[in-house]
Amino acid sequence: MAATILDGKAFAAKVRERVAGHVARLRQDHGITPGLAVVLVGEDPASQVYVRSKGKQTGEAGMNSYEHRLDADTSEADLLALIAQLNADPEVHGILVQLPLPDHLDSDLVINSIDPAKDVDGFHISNVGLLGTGQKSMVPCTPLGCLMLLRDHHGSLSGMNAVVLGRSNIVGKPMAQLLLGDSCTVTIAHSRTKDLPEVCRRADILVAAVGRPEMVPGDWVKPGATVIDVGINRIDAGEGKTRLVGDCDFASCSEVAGAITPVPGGVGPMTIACLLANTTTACCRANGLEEPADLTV
Ligand SMILES: NC(=O)C1=CN([C@@H]2O[C@H](COP(=O)(O)OP(=O)(O)OC[C@H]3O[C@@H](n4cnc5c(N)ncnc54)[C@H](OP(=O)(O)O)[C@@H]3O)[C@@H](O)[C@H]2O)C=CC1
Ligand SMILES: Nc1nc(=O)c2c([nH]1)NC[C@@H]1CN(c3ccc(C(=O)N[C@@H](CCC(=O)O)C(=O)O)cc3)C=[N+]21
Repeated sequence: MAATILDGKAFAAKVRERVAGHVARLRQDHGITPGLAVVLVGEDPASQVYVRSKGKQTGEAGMNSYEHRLDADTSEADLLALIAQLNADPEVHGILVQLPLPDHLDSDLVINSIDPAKDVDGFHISNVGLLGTGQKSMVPCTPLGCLMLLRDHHGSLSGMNAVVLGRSNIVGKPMAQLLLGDSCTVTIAHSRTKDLPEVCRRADILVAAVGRPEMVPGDWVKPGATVIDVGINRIDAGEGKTRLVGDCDFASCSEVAGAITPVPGGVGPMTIACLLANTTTACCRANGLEEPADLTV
């Protein structure tokens, strides 16, 4: 039996429509336009794609987009000065510093210099702490997008066994927090996990965020489970071409799973939609306005 495809591209378009509605109202009723500043240091090709689609979709939602491209050898002092300027700018409601940063920059220091109220990635220690203690925060975009897809498909996730493959600060850990918040029984697996296939086979919900092309085969998937593939890996497709694949082997996993997200067209578009949603939420909070209930979880 073939799995249901969880169409992140279509779902993300709906989220962006909701965002655009709120943005139009903010402009009409309050004369405020949400603004998102993206800071890109150096020329990471994967980041370029993300930054490009983000800029386009920000404009389409009626929001202001500010791009700051800095040389790969930019000093930490110059980067911190730019962030201080964006923190102080009332037109900027969201700030995203594209990761990974070049090695000479301390990414923890840089991220923690962002005003937590403008930290639309949800990576600042203050937002991480708020999320971990179940308080209102900025929720990281990729895990937020995954949770939206899961809730839409399942309704309640209560009591389900969830396995998160990967323990990064940007995907694995916040994903596990959100699933725990929805009363899943959560296991976080990583490169030192013993008997990974067996751990994965216990999952009703399997979230793969490892960054290894097609690492998860179908026989690691419990029949009927929901597979959320966060991986974005560009691989050689021969004849000088490349293609995007996830961390799961889609062909075999979709034979066994009950539902699965494709790559591309799954989690990726949801991440960008949630970034716009978080920026709109941040804008409402900054202006003392009620924040939209349909932009978060
Ligand atoms: N769709 C989207 O919007 C986004 C997609 N991504 C994609 O998601 C993937 C993961 O990203 P990110 O979390 O930043 O990656 P990181 O490299 O920061 O983390 C990868 C995690 O996977 C674990 N891991 C690596 N190899 C193995 C293995 N062989 N077996 C078990 N665990 C392993 C690592 O374990 P350990 O900690 O032990 O080293 C680590 O915890 C990438 O493909 C990235 O491109 C990322 C962000 C957004
Ligand atoms: N501070 C920070 N925040 C991030 O959220 C962040 C980051 N840094 N660094 C890089 C990763 C990666 N990431 C992606 C988001 C969307 C797609 C996306 O939309 N992908 C499309 C395909 C795009 C294509 O065709 O290449 C899809 O999956 O359908 C991909 C990757 C966000 N990241």
